[in-house]
Amino acid sequence: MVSKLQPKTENCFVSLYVNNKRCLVMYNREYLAFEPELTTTKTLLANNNDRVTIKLSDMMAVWICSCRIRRHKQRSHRSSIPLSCNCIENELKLQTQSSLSSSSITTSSTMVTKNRHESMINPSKKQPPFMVRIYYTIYDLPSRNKNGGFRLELLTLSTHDDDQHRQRQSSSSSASASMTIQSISSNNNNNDDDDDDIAIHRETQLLTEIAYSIRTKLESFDRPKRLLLFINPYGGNKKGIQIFENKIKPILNISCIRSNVIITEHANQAKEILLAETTDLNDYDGIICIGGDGMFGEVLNGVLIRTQRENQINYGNIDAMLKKPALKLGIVPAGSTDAVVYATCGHKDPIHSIISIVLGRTINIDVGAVHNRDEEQLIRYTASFMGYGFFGDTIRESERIRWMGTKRYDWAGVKKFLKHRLYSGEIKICLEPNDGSPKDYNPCGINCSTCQQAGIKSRETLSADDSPACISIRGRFLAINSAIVSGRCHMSKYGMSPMAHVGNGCADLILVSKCSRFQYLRYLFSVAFHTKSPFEFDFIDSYRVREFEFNPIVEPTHKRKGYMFEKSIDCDFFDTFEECDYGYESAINDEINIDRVSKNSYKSNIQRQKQSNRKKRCILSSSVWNCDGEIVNDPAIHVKIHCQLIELYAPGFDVGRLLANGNIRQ
Ligand SMILES: Nc1ncnc2c1ncn2[C@@H]1O[C@H](COP(=O)(O)OP(=O)(O)OP(=O)(O)O)[C@@H](O)[C@H]1O
Repeated sequence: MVSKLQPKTENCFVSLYVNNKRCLVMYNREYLAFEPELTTTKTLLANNNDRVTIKLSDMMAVWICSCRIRRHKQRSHRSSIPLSCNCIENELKLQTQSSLSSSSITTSSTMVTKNRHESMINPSKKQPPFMVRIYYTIYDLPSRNKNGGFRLELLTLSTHDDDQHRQRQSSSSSASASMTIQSISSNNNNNDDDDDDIAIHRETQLLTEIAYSIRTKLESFDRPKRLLLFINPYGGNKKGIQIFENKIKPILNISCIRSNVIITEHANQAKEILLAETTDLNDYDGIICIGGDGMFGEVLNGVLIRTQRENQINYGNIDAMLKKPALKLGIVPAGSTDAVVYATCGHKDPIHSIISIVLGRTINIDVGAVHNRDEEQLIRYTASFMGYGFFGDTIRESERIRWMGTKRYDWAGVKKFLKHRLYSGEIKICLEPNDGSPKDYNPCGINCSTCQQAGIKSRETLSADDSPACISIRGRFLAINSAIVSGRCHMSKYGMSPMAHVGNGCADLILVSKCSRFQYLRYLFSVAFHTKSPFEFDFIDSYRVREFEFNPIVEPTHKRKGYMFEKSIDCDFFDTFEECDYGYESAINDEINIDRVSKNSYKSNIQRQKQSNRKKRCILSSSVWNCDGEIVNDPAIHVKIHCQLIELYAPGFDVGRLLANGNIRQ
């Protein structure tokens, strides 16, 4: 019987004892090896004589294995032989929930015990075959006692089909298993070295009891039990469904997480479903999207708006205190840019993301509320990047050529780079000295102290010292970029603002003013390859802001509503507003002087210039905002950052790994 079972606290290493001997641990070797604590584990695994210990909190699930062991005379012999085992059997039920979507699948898993040589599970003939095969790799060590003690070191379990398994085996033996079980057998009570060994337990009941105990402990952790999943089948390389079937579903099943899967049929469907009153979200612990930043934006907006409505909060008002949703969100990357995943996980790997979800690892991230400047209306919520000018024009162009796939961004970017268009505008920002600057060397990573302090502060009342200073900047800009997260992605080594924090309650605002094409190219290179710090150029200004407002400067006779300049000078943004043109003298020299001029003289001034200079007329038009890869047509906006408004399933950015890739320039 189980004499001592000690999965102590969440932070302790797993030490399970049967008759005072450790007997069984299980974890995801391939992917958890990315975690810093387990880097050494990977090394240990290479050495047959070493033991592997892992944190209980790193365990995804417990499976039961009972084994017949074949002894090998040869020392340190390795073989791959199938053994009888107990395994998880999955039940898949097809449920059509017309209220949600026509393609809604519910999966559930139950643990059963069966003795088989190899277990293949094909839950339903109607479903595409989902197989779980179990493979064992045995490291047979020399027996150390007369009674023929033996030790079973490693059992590898693969959730892939035969071909995939063989491919993985041949490509890299260390990466052959997606799951690893260590089971130590052989007992030699007379041998002092054998402290960690145990007697082999063939009795299923005993192992069931052990597994049950571990599972009970794991269930007490704050991990999701039921998830709502949205898949965008058209995001990125259109591999959303494939990623779900091949990588996500098996891990959800292993971890006994029930999921409701909705494959979207059109843009905005996820948001509509989340906002529909008929959709009951109470059953879920979290909402996961399989897609890119745009798809995550849909889910984010749906969940946030729903939460505010349920709590009768007037979210149209920019100053409203927003309520944090109870539901946690998660992203499995299947888009083109996936900037939020890069910033919160460190890389773009669907399996790594789903493991964070399964283990219930979360971080709190900031959200920007984008409001219409004139009408006090919410336009949308954003969690990563906003860009006006160059990036606004690029996204507008790229949407027209979506058929080009992910290459569309490169093509549109080159086109807009050659145009090299300047846009006039006035930006009003709030600066708080304690927030620091985007230029400060302070990378945001796992357990980031800056974000932790900001989280505590945002819950407390702000003191008088915290009241921000507000300034106004007018000029002509090639681009105005706002980064809530660093913006790191496959196109940019460290992102637009490498030191941006995911939860400091601020956005990094980067203003690119007038410069030559060559200079701008150098700047874009520095963002993409980090050849030098992107903030070193004299035409770049950067600010860390909690709030900002932008008004384009366009001709007052412009037909479209809300873009007339006289509205923007009648500003009510902050009472304590200081006007400031610093750093922009050269840029505003040929700018129309609009300060405190009468409406008529301003009009005639503009018209004079319009007739005399065609180029200037171009300057006086406006761009659009690129908001998380989506177009916001209204250029006059007000953005407020809400500190840590969302709890996201993610492990946090491993700064150590980032620094190992090369220095981030200050
Ligand atoms: N079934 C669908 N058909 C067409 N569009 C969809 C569908 N489902 C979602 N969308 C929309 O597709 C847009 C882009 O999706 P997504 O963000 O997943 O991919 P992406 O744009 O390639 O990646 P990224 O945003 O990371 O660059 C989203 O704005 C979303 O609203």
